[in-house]
Amino acid sequence: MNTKLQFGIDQLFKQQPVLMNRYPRYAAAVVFITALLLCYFPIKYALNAQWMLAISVVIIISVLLITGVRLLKKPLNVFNSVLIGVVEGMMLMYLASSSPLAAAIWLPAFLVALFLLFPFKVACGFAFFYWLTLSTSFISQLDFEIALRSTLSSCIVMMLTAVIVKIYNDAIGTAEGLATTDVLTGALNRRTMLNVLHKEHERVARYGQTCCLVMIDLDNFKMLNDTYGHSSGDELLIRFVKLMHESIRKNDTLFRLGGDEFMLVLPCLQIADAYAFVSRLQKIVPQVVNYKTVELGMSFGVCEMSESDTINELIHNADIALYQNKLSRKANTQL
Ligand SMILES: Nc1nc2c(ncn2[C@@H]2O[C@H](COP(=O)(O)OP(=O)(O)OP(=O)(O)O)[C@@H](O)[C@H]2O)c(=O)[nH]1
Repeated sequence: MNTKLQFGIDQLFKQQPVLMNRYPRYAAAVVFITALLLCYFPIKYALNAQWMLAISVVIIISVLLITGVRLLKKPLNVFNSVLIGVVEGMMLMYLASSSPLAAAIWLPAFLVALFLLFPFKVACGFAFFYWLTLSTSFISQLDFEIALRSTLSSCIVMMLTAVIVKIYNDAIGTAEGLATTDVLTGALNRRTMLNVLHKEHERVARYGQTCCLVMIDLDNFKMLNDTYGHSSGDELLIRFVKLMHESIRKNDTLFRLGGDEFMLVLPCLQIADAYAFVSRLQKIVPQVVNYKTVELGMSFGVCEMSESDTINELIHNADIALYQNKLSRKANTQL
């Protein structure tokens, strides 16, 4: 698949918490109960020799059972979610052409399921498409009043679900932002760094790739705070983070460890390249991040991730390298 398209899909699915993937056990329970409720229909259709209808409901039940089992094992990936949505939707459309009343009864539940299964924008698109198509089919086949009532009630269900899911997504997004990000600078926090480092460590161990850690400490920050006040210090921290974000690559990550200490994680970079990159940054920082007479300096320590080191050892190695860099800069009276 086109990598840009793949990236876009990944981002779309990453951005929004999908209810099913957050509470897979509850979702699985709902899916199993729905499958159980539907079991009545194939028997009824088979007894009336409506074989195609019976088969289509059996397919719906099978898809639901597979979904339930998958949910109990692990969250659904993009492909499975789309597959389930499309198969269920097509079956419901078939049902609408042969037994519109049954389809009208199940439409609200299907619309709700779409919001459980997909990220918000995708769910809105899918839900609106199915609602419009099926409603048109009901109006042409059912008694006008029944069709209108069914169409309107499905519409209300769809809109209410959209509102509830939007509120839920926003609340989760805010909570996640607070839990993972430093409020002042917008850089990711130490907790998130530990998660990222564990993942990087696994990647390095499995694929033999490289990853460098750069610990950064701003110079004489206390003096700046004492001379010009805490708010000036805050402003410089924000400008420093902005500069860093402008300078690093897309897959590099900056974390604020606390106070004036930061960590850069640079995947797929050799230590010599990481060193050269941060040395360049070190020269740029005082030119860009300054306040009145104070030009902010930064000291840094680089270390390369290795399979044998634990995460704590890696952080410790970066800390030692930083300490040495700070000492040598102080000795050279740059500070
Ligand atoms: N403005 C501001 N200051 C902070 C914040 N967090 C910590 N600090 C201050 O940052 C300073 C960091 O102190 P140090 O790292 O010990 O001091 P330093 O002057 O940078 O010393 P060297 O690293 O040896 O150059 C302390 O004075 C903290 O109070 C913050 O969010 N905003």
